[in-house]
Amino acid sequence: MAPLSEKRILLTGGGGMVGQNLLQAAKNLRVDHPTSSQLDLTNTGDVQSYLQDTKPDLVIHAAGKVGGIQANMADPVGFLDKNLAIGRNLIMGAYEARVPEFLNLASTCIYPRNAQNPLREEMVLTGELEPTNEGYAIAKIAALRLCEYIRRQRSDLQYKTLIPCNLYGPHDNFHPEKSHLLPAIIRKVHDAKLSGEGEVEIWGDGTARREFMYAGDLAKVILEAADRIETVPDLMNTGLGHDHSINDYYQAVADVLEWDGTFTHDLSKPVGMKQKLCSTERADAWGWRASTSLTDGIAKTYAFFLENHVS
Ligand SMILES: NC(=O)C1=CN([C@@H]2O[C@H](COP(=O)(O)OP(=O)(O)OC[C@H]3O[C@@H](n4cnc5c(N)ncnc54)[C@H](OP(=O)(O)O)[C@@H]3O)[C@@H](O)[C@H]2O)C=CC1
Ligand SMILES: C[C@H]1O[C@H](OP(=O)(O)OP(=O)(O)OC[C@H]2O[C@@H](n3cnc4c(=O)[nH]c(N)nc43)[C@H](O)[C@@H]2O)[C@@H](O)[C@@H](O)C1=O
Repeated sequence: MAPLSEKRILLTGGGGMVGQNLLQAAKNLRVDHPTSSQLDLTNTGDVQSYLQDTKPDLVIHAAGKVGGIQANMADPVGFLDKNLAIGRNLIMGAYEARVPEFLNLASTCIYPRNAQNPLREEMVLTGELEPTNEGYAIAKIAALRLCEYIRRQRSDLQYKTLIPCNLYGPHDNFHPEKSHLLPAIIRKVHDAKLSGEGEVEIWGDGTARREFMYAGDLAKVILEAADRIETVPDLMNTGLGHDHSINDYYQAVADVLEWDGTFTHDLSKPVGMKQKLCSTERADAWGWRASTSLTDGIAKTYAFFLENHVS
């Protein structure tokens, strides 16, 4: 098998948070990363033609309609329809073009809402999904099953799925309403610090728990998985193996940004899963562990925010 440095790689979602962190880590690799205006992945014919014409050795699929709890709740039609179309077009297009290797990204929202934590890969499709992100989760489950079926039906094709926990990092979306938790906290605490505001509002009572991993760590595991894809299980969680409460995350950001105000809670806001901590058993056995501490990750993300979002 050719080394990763000799492979022609197609990266989807190269302009997004995961894609940008991956490109940063993959500087010496041969990576094509068309933007959505160059290649709209919801267009079946365009995706088929692109893959037939370019015939990459490996696809890393990091594109999708992505957003925090409120964005998902506001547009389940879009989250299901767009992600289903993108996943189907790209995976089937790669399959038909005989692309030998495919690394798909799911998300821990695919796990049943009442499953016991830590969430193990074999729990997929064993129970009801979390309603706040059901549309997105259904699209992600369809894509990962398609990869599994292809791998089983054609043993010469390596189509594998990594399941990242919640992510944050440089190139994140810091929109106050639509973003995920970590970038939302950075934006809120930064704004409070700048305006001299003494209070920041937390959605919910802050006792729900989340596992947030630095996107630079995901970039590293994606490249390791791409390098030895035949050793990667069909489904593999990529997380930290520990989580924190929402209140803890607010305090951690306040500490890094050196803001000493207080927090209030808005109980009318959506909370979603009480906990979604993934098992690291398969990743441990495979030989990978994330290395960035929460404090370092927040500091790096805030540095990016300051460089890019503040005039
Ligand atoms: N962020 C997180 O917390 C988590 C993310 N993931 C998964 O990681 C992957 C990447 O997420 P993330 O980087 O955060 O998302 P971003 O929103 O930062 O980036 C999404 C990317 O997808 C591209 N894209 C969207 N629609 C299309 C389209 N129709 N055609 C081509 N490209 C398109 C966007 O391109 P453009 O901007 O040009 O439209 C963008 O580059 C997704 O699969 C997501 O589900 C998994 C777990 C957690
Ligand atoms: C990755 C994953 O991300 C999404 O799921 P989520 O984990 O629920 O998303 P989140 O990051 O937006 O929220 C995490 C928690 O944090 C609380 N919370 C407090 N204060 C704010 C706040 O200000 N903003 C946000 N967004 N959340 C807040 C919020 O109430 C919730 O309890 C999926 O839809 C789907 O996209 C998916 O797969």
